[in-house]
Amino acid sequence: MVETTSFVLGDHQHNDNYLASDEEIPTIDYSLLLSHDPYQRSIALELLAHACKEYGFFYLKNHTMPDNVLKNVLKGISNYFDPTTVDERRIYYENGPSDNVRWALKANDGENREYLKVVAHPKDLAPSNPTSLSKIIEEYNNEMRKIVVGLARAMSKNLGFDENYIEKAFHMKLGFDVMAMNLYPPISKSKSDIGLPNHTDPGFVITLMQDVNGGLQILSHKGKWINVYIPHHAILIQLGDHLEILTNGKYKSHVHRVIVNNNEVQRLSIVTLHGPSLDKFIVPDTKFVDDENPQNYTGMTYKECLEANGGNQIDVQSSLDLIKLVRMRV
Ligand SMILES: O=C(O)CCC(=O)C(=O)O
Ligand SMILES: [Fe+2]
Repeated sequence: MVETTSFVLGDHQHNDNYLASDEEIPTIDYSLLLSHDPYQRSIALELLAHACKEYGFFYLKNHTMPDNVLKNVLKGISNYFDPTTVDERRIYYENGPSDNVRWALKANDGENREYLKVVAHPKDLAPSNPTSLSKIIEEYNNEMRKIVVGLARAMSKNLGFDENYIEKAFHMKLGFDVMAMNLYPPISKSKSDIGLPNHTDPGFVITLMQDVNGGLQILSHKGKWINVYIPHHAILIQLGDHLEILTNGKYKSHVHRVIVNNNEVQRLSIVTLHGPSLDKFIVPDTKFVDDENPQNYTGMTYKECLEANGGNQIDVQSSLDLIKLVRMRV
């Protein structure tokens, strides 16, 4: 079983097919989005609108994630991925569909990472195992959710709605959050250059924090691969497929991947897909549909979207291609 072997000494050929440019990625100051000074706030909102429309991803600084919460989660996960206890983790490999935990160790040509995925919200779906992690994951996600709600309010205003618009459209109180904790090996222990192949992610936004930078690349609007170097303490925000659907493509999600060919040390990332509630039907808002902008996507519940590729909820694969309406040009 390829997926459950250990990372072994890499023997692949290095190649430069995965070069990306160091183009600047916008940085948004979270504290200014919430500023009581209307002038500061309006400038921050404008920068956010630009980042959402022209990029679809940005760094978020001066946010409210407490240092100790981030430290605890990085330390807890790093301990969890102890290579000497790998066998204890196999119980989460291809679990039953209702066990909201997934673990795998991928060491092959197309993917090199160890990961643990858990449902982090709503609480009644979140697993109590692994016990060593459930508390710190809960704490981290509670803090991250506050930040995500702040972003939802700012984006709602930018889209011309009242500030609760996105929270309601996605029924965020019961939002389905999946947390993926990824450990990428250094290139010396990787089977190929690829940590994680090209994909987009479902949901409203995807938040990412990490221990060190290394190998995440995003395909820009203009079709150029860009290296991601998250400033210390910042959060990478990527817009998800369901914000793209809701806005009928005004705000887009982006293909991204992880390339490990320059990584001398291992890297840990904590990625959370903040989704709508499972039963929420997501379809382009009529506000974004007119003669010039015909409806680009069909509607589906979030649950149907997550399961559309034959997986189940925790496999969280994008189904954007399946629900795009293909139009004949006349
Ligand atoms: O680890 C990273 O840098 C990206 C991971 C990712 O894209 C994902 O888990 O969906
Ligand atoms: Fe991703």
